[in-house]
Amino acid sequence: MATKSHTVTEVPTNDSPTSANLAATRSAEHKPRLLLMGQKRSGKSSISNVVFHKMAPTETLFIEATTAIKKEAMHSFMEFQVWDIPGQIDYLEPSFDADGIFGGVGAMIWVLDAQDSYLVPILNLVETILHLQQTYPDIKYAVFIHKVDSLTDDFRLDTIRDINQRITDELMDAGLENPPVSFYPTSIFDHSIFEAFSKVIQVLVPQLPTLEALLNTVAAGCRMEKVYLFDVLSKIYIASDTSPVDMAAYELCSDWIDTIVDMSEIYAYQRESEGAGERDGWRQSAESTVGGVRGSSLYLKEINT
Ligand SMILES: Nc1nc2c(ncn2[C@@H]2O[C@H](COP(=O)(O)OP(=O)(O)OP(=O)(O)O)[C@@H](O)[C@H]2O)c(=O)[nH]1
Repeated sequence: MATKSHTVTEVPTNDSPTSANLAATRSAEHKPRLLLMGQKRSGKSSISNVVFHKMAPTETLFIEATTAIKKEAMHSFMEFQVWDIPGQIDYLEPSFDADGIFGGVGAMIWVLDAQDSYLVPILNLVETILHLQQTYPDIKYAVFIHKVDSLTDDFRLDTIRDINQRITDELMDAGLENPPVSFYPTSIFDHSIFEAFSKVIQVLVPQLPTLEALLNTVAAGCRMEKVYLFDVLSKIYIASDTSPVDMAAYELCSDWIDTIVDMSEIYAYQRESEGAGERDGWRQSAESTVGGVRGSSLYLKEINT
């Protein structure tokens, strides 16, 4: 696992996008960008808060509507930004500085509330993709079919299939062959949101094939069933070896990271670095092995970048 930190800034939406606000921040915005978009109340801020700020899912009930574009700068193996775009912004309006928002975007996550009527949001999404494809053909799209926890098992599968089919059909009817869209059923009440976010982030990691090859070597060399490279705070995994992802193993690792981080905060001590010339430096890095957890053994090693 790897440590990271993040910072948050806000841009009021009532400012013109050509205003000093955007101009001032633009120089620092060459990092790959990930947009969170969707209808009002679809769950964008909840996702951002649960994944990046460890907010308890039940606390999201009290989140107020977002009125400003919220920017999170993530510092990890790679640096990237997550922008939460308020549902009420009309970004297709001609006066809107689209380049300030969409230029440099690596991936867009469209959050679709699966427990609400989704026909209009689907049309909005399709319109947005078609509009952006002309100018920014490299953007990848991920649809989070969100709040699936509130659907019954049967209804959930039907809903996921229906949404997937409608969006794909609409895009193909509009002439977009092989639309660059992937679909993820998500909920903030389980690990699905972390798993989905991991997959989207991985699209932005240029070193992914190298990392996967290295993790394959670790898995083979240490006879490990599955190896993940996690971001500690968000519990997003940046890469894993190329064997199929096992959701149960991912959840186990994710819960174990939580436990270790909590215990480290209480009991960790500072160790003097053993490296020559680093005697004055201090190094903190967690390491843990545990056996017999649902028939598995877990090994965790923190890497500081
Ligand atoms: N059942 C369920 N409710 C969720 C989930 N995610 C978010 N919610 C709820 O959805 C409501 C709206 O969430 P927000 O995060 O404020 O939505 P938003 O998209 O940021 O809304 P705007 O700021 O208006 O754009 C809140 O009451 C959340 O508790 C989920 O996975 N399942």
